[in-house]
Amino acid sequence: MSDYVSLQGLTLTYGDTVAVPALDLEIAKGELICLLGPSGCGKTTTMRAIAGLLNPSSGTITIDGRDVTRVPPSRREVGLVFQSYALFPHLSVYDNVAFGLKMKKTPDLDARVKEGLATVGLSDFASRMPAELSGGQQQRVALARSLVMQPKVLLLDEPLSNLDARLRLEMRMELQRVQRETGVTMVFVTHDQAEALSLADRIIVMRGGRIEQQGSPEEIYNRPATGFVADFVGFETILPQEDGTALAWRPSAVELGSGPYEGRVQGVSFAGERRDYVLDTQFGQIKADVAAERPAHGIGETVAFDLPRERAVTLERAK
Ligand SMILES: Nc1ncnc2c1ncn2[C@@H]1O[C@H](COP(=O)(O)OP(=O)(O)OP(=O)(O)O)[C@@H](O)[C@H]1O
Repeated sequence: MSDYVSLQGLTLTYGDTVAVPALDLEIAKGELICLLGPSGCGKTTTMRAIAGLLNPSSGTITIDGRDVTRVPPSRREVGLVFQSYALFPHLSVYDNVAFGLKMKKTPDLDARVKEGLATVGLSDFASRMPAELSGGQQQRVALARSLVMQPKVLLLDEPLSNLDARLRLEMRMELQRVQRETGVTMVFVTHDQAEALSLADRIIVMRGGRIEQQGSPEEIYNRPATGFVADFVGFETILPQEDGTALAWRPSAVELGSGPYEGRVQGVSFAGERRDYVLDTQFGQIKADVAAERPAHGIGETVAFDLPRERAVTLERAK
């Protein structure tokens, strides 16, 4: 089913400000989609509307065939995990996970809590208090707390952004595993392209409340349609063409040391296997990175370079 969650003509406003104009989005059952985009593009606003925390000024939201547009949050069967874990500090891990089930007077509470803790790898931590857990563990508790409610959709709003880089990587894999095992439909919000590329089945790139492009991580990474998306996934050199299209190169696609053009080295930094250069050129600033074993060029040096046509991606437009 391709329309397990369906947003149709969803318009979301704050007073006179239209944050999201007439958004259409279909999400399949069991799909993990990432809403990706810079600050202010409407990601959180869209999530809040799916959760029922914000009433749309027009449009509809259906979940599993049911129109939930006017259904209150507690009856939408939607789970939410935010970047701040918002655990109850005075309740143990077990009781935090059990909380929602208790409110609903779920009969098989104990089994569900234990299963939820096992899913996130915290079976041995049931009696701990939140303050006795690391950030990553607290975020797992928050995840378990949502999962045990068996939501139809799990919304995750930048859930990893408070974690350090290593934990973030670990939690990404953890989230993928949880999704595989539970089959829960997930909508993940992030402004981090690497996070979206590694996690998503489908990435929705948002810009000014609209969908700029959507596709698999490979499509978004390799075939960005516009300069906006290209810039987001690491194409640093974007040159508009006369026909309105544009060509885009990643720093690794720029040929340094030979070619028809010349640039002055403005900056160079060693990045392990590669060396990153910033060149001042007739096209403006150009970033290039080359294998570190190649001869290094110093600041102020004039270096020949090429922008190979075969290594460029063609964009519909430069911006
Ligand atoms: N409570 C509010 N009142 C008025 N305008 C708001 C409010 N919340 C958000 N906005 C505006 O709505 C637009 C979308 O904001 P939103 O928070 O959805 O963006 P976002 O993509 O989630 O950004 P971030 O990554 O910073 O959270 C922005 O222009 C923002 O200024």
